[in-house]
Amino acid sequence: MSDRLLVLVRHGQSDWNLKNLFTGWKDPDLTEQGIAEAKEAGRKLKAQGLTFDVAFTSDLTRAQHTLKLMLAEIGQTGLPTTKNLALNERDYGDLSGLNKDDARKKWGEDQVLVWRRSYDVPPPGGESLKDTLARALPYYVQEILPGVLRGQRTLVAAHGNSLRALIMVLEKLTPEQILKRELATGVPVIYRLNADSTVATKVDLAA
Ligand SMILES: O=C(O)[C@H](O)COP(=O)(O)O
Repeated sequence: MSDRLLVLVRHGQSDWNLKNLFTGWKDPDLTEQGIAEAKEAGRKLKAQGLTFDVAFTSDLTRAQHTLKLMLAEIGQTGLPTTKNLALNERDYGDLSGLNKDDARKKWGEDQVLVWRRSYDVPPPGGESLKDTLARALPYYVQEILPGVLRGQRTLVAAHGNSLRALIMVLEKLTPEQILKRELATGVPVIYRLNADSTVATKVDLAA
């Protein structure tokens, strides 16, 4: 039986995560802590005995750097890797570069939570999770999933909200459920899929 392995990892802490700034399509690199988180993610995958046939990442440095560091830990630096902006973070529009606490003071906790975690309310000038899903899901279905179903062990390094969008579909979450779903930096989530592309098993390597 083929191993329909799909591992999703949010990038390690970025410079703007540390500064508590909305990032979106801006392109800060990892902090020292983010580098350590990415290496730790690679070590955890290695400890699980996992190796990969292909990798996917976004068009943004923090995800690419995370992938590179994980692959070095696993001993697979030459792994075929595809980069595509379909996996980029949600575009935070006019919020990009603003401090998240300042935004809460200006617009209120509830409004900022709706912009950050709701399914279909976009931040000003940016993408809702629904918009992010509308570009990430076709990419997943056309470029990532067929390989997974053929038994290509697949590693994806991307972003909090592009991965939340995919997780919403994989785990069949409702808009109410996705509101509460957080994704920690540098924590691999290991899925094994059934032949019909539904999730057979999920293991979250947190802690
Ligand atoms: O783009 C960002 O600011 C972060 O990567 C994700 O931010 P969030 O947790 O506020 O959605």
